[in-house]
Amino acid sequence: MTMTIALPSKGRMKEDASAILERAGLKVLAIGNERSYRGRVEGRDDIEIAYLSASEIAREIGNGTVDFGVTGEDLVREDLVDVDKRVEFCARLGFGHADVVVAVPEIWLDVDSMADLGDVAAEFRARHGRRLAIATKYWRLTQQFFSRQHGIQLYRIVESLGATEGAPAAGQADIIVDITSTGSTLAANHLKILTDGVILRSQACFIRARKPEHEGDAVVADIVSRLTSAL
Ligand SMILES: Nc1ncnc2c1ncn2[C@@H]1O[C@H](COP(=O)(O)OP(=O)(O)OP(=O)(O)O)[C@@H](O)[C@H]1O
Ligand SMILES: O=P(O)(O)OC[C@H]1O[C@H](OP(=O)(O)OP(=O)(O)O)[C@H](O)[C@@H]1O
Repeated sequence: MTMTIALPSKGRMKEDASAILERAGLKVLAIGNERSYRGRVEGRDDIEIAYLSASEIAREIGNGTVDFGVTGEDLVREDLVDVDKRVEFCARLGFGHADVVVAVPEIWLDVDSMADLGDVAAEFRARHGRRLAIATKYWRLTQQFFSRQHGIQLYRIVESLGATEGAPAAGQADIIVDITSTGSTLAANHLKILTDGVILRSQACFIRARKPEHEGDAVVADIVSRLTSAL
């Protein structure tokens, strides 16, 4: 059967994703010009390449329109319900590292842990007349972490699509959930990560859509074994 592998068409994972396929013996070639959104693999008529953005890859794997993909674990876990039923994480690829974290203003001297934050959330309405506001684009991960893992229910999520770290200083939210790699954006915005505030340690992954027709398919087995042995 012909299998489609989705690769990032732009952004920080693009080059490393193609390089890892090449190391696995799957050399990606463009079809047409540089702006084309399809590619092929040298010597393999049974594999197609689809170029999509990192977050589209998570979604397309979720609905099964592509068979394999390279994208960040954070995007997959944020975008998909029942992720482990729908997606197999075949390999962690060793690039694209970023932590999804809970960060609060540095001046909150008494708040270092999620338990401390739970106390703040509980008192917040009485003190300020409204719920604790969290700026994030990671709705699902935030709700799972706060409500299910830490039993914190009194908060409100403020959707942030960019410059999330600036939201507390701008008065749009009290705290944030966002990704960090070097930590410099958090520091520049006078935010600190809670001691147990790492929600997910993310990196680029090679993932597969769990589909019944993949069972016993030789191309699927070949792709998975090449990728896992290339690392
Ligand atoms: N410093 C960082 N900032 C943002 N994302 C990072 C960082 N380091 C690694 N990543 C990871 O990169 C992935 C997002 O990649 P990128 O920002 O290149 O995508 P994109 O092209 O903007 O995609 P989309 O437009 O779909 O969001 C995420 O999985 C994220 O965890
Ligand atoms: O911990 P650091 O190394 O400072 O990195 C974290 C920052 O990098 C990313 O933003 P970026 O400027 O790359 O833009 P993006 O959100 O559009 O990807 C991310 O959204 C954080 O704001």
